[in-house]
Amino acid sequence: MFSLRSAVRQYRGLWLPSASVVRAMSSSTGPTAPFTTLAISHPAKSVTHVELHRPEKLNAMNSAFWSEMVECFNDLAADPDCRVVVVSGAGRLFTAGIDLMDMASDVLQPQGDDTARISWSLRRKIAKYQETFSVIEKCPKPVVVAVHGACIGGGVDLITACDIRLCTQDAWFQVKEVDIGLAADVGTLQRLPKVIGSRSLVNDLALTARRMYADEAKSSGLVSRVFPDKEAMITGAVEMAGEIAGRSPVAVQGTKINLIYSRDHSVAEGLDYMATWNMSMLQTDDVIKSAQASMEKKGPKTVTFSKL
Ligand SMILES: CC/C=C\C=C\CC(=O)SCCNC(=O)CCNC(=O)[C@H](O)C(C)(C)COP(=O)(O)OP(=O)(O)OC[C@H]1O[C@@H](n2cnc3c(N)ncnc32)[C@H](O)[C@@H]1OP(=O)(O)O
Repeated sequence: MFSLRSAVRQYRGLWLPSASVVRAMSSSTGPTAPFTTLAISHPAKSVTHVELHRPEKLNAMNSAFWSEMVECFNDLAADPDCRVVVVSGAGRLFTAGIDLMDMASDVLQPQGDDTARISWSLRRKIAKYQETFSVIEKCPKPVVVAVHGACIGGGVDLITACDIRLCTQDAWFQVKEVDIGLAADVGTLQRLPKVIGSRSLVNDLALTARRMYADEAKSSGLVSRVFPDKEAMITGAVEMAGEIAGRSPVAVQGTKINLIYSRDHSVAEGLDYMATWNMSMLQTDDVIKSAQASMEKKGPKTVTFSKL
């Protein structure tokens, strides 16, 4: 059983797993080198599956994870063979959030000669952790996240940076940060209000740290589909990703980028950005090819689009 008291004792400097211990925890069918916390696979054409892979620690987010996500998503952003990403968790639940053993010393024992220097150092660290999930949003490829079991703390920060959220009937979500004495600082408080329409519900979840179960997650709009079990969900996620990956990457990536831009700007600013975007993107061959297929009553998936 996880004990917060023992975690606090350990992360006050008594125990920190070395890189070799972290590596030893990875099975051969586990993480994909050079990663130690992520398993990468390609379940369908142009679809990349990124699996959080520390099942023995319930995919708790250790220091390696925070860097590896950045490396992984920056690679995927630039990879023309990847058009859509599916994210899920290995083992019995999606993630237990920040690794309280591995990470807390970084935050609770900050280095620096005085308050100003400690504060600057902490600020840099928080900005670094924020980037771990902002890379998902900055990646122009749509990211579908599939949650089973539990999605706690940092898990909610992660999923709110994704484009499409799916879950299983047994899933629950918890903005857990107030329970461990901090205001969530890597995305939940900024993105969750943009995902869920009800400000009252966001406040309720973030201030009470209560669990929200799948049915409420669906009715509130946090997830768009609920599946009976993990297998059905992963199949559904990969099918959905395949549908998106079969369409023009110019259209798909332009849609993601403009939806995010519009979320953060006025309608007038969004329209202006869109006009500037499409003054070049409308010149793509993909429009001609897709329109022709449509006229011939063929689906967009019958068209071959050049790599982007
Ligand atoms: C700059 C800051 C950036 C981000 C901040 C994010 C904030 C957060 O993420 S807040 C949320 C932190 N997470 C938690 O508080 C959850 C803690 N875990 C639990 O409450 C329970 O483990 C559980 C998820 C409810 C599951 O319980 P159970 O089914 O009984 O499993 P356990 O035996 O407790 O756990 C199995 C195994 O995993 C280890 N573990 C679980 N959670 C964490 C964790 N968050 N950090 C580190 N390790 C964790 C647990 O110790 C067990 O390991 P053993 O080696 O088997 O003992």
